[in-house]
Amino acid sequence: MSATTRKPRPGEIHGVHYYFVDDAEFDRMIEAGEFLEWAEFAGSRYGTPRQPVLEKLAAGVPTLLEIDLQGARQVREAMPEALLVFLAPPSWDELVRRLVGRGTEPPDVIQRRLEAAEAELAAEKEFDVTLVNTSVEDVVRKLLALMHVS
Ligand SMILES: Nc1nc2c(ncn2[C@@H]2O[C@H](COP(=O)(O)OP(=O)(O)O)[C@@H](O)[C@H]2O)c(=O)[nH]1
Ligand SMILES: Nc1ncnc2c1ncn2[C@@H]1O[C@H](COP(=O)(O)OP(=O)(O)O)[C@@H](O)[C@H]1O
Repeated sequence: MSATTRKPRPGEIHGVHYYFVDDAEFDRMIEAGEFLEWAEFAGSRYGTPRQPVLEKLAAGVPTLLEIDLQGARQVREAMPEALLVFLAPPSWDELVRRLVGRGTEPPDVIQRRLEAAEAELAAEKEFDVTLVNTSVEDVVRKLLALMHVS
């Protein structure tokens, strides 16, 4: 599970959806070398704690990180054997519709997320595989197949 400095959305729970931390705690985790990777995305910081990932991999457990482009680049450096999967929207209009439709971000954050999405779409070719996010069930099935979990 990732740590983030983003504020929880309604219904999001500390320790379930994210470890919601403040800037000082995130700084401490960076200093202590606790992150496998971390990045700033649309005004908040997000990072993957290293230890739980290493423990899972050592135990042979298929391990999925849901991270942004900057994080994917760091993982590629640190773990060249990782499979990088690009989760693409069915279309630009559908991406905008979903993000705006969620109704959880103010306009300035929506703007920053759309700019990030544009940059990420331009980097799709860096990834090993692309999955188009049509239906959740469909994309989850394909993702589990890539992870050799059925
Ligand atoms: N590098 C990195 N990116 C992350 C991490 N956790 C989440 N993200 C990415 O940060 C972005 C925003 O995540 P979030 O605020 O939860 O928004 P949501 O994915 O739209 O619900 C998405 O692109 C996530 O994939 C992490 O631990 N590291
Ligand atoms: N396959 C899908 N079908 C319909 N809505 C989706 C699908 N995937 C994501 N969404 C919705 O789109 C919005 C943004 O999706 P999310 O995965 O959080 O995007 P991102 O991580 O790029 O910000 C959310 O409200 C989410 O529920």
